[in-house]
Amino acid sequence: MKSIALVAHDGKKAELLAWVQQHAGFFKEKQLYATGTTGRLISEALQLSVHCLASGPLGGDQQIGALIAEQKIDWLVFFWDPLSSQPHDPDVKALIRLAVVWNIPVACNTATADFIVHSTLLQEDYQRSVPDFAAYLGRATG
Ligand SMILES: O=C(CO)COP(=O)(O)O
Repeated sequence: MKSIALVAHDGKKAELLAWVQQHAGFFKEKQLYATGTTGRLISEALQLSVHCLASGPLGGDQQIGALIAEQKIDWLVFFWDPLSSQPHDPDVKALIRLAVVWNIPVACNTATADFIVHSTLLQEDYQRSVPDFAAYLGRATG
């Protein structure tokens, strides 16, 4: 889970910022992409390096979709706003569609996003510990 795309609609930006801040340590080691305004807010508020694409309504969602199709994104965090309509709704739908087509995890709320962070940390821990365990087994069985 090295490369993560972060996107939030205006009504969800504060929630995304707070959530990224809560997991700041996790995000420091990741390659981050974001739609324009979301990315600018994250990089300014949290001093994280973010590849900022165009703003969502100006094509940013489509750019992230293209990166997914090029298999450059491992995980999409997309806090879309279920309580407001978006002028670029077809782009929003297309982005979510491509994430499903390419079978990457998509988190649309903090509950799911937390789940994926915890699962990723466990997986990374496991991958770090398995070589030691294999070496131990090799020694133990001669
Ligand atoms: O509109 C968006 C996603 O559909 C987000 O775009 P911004 O990050 O530029 O606000």
